[in-house]
Amino acid sequence: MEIKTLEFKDEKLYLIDQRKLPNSFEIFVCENYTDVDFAIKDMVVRGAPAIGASGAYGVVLGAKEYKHLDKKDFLEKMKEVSNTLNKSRPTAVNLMWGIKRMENIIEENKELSPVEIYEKLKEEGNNIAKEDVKINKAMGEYGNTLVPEKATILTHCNAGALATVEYGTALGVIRSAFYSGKDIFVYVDETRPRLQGAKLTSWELVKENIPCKLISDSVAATLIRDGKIDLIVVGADRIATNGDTANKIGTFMLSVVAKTYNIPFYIAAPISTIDFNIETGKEIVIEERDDEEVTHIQGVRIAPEEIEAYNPAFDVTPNENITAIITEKGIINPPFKENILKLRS
Ligand SMILES: CSC[C@H]1O[C@H](OP(=O)(O)O)[C@H](O)[C@@H]1O
Repeated sequence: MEIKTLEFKDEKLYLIDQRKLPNSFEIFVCENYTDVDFAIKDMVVRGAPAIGASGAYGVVLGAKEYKHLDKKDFLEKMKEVSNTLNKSRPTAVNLMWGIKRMENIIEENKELSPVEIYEKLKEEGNNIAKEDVKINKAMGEYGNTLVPEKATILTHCNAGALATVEYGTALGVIRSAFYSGKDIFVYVDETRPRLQGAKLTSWELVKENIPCKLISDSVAATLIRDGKIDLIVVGADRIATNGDTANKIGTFMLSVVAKTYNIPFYIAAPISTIDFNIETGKEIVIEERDDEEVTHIQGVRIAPEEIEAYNPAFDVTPNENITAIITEKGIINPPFKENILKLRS
């Protein structure tokens, strides 16, 4: 069962509207790059690789809109398009990585006409999407080597097919273990406040009959303490060259408990999530989102009007809490800095 999170066809970008899952399956259609900017900001589409591919297709839609201009005006407008999309969400480096790949295409083909550049950009957007699926399946296979024949796995947020073009990163490891015949069981953190675990990971796993249970975030520590969890695997939004990793808020806390009880704690992420320009997690910008995400659930107020909320969307797990980083090129073990820098192409 394939979940195609996004698809570019008929000169439009089609996105599963993840704000509506699991109660309704709806498609959000992006006709222009500002639609993509909105879709990323409002988390119609979310998850580092998925917003990387969507941002790239946003550049394609910008080129569609401006390809009638003369070259000079076209190139100027395309800079505006990249700048707008780059600012849609600050933490997941895949967004900037996807847009940079499109900027490189424009630079490499700047002698061509705007219409010809548009065609090249469409090709590159499709390359990014196709590559992502292959990357996730390769990552899943490497990650599966770390999963015992019988294992109870805990995961946080959604690092599944819905966070990528298809198949997922952390859930890609879980899928690979399940489809290879291993006897696995998954505990799914609901993941306050946006509830990606409850709404999205649960939806993915039950659709494929992967044995699982949903827990509130605060249950995880007791399960870990009581020896009920064999390993933890989560996604990532930005990895520093020393291995410090930004991921959904609550990940850091999980890593502390995992370390305390000596449970393997894995990050599953493509190489495109590594930011080779930063040395430590201290340099990662953490997105802060609206108070309403904390004070409301499904639009219903759950806290008094007088109270404000603090709503960081991510936190940073220090590399010393991470057992290994699973990538499409293999498993990165400590010393992370030495082994990550070897991957810089
Ligand atoms: C495979 S990357 C998934 C990563 O992205 C999620 O954040 P968000 O839902 O806010 O885009 C979360 O950090 C996941 O681990």
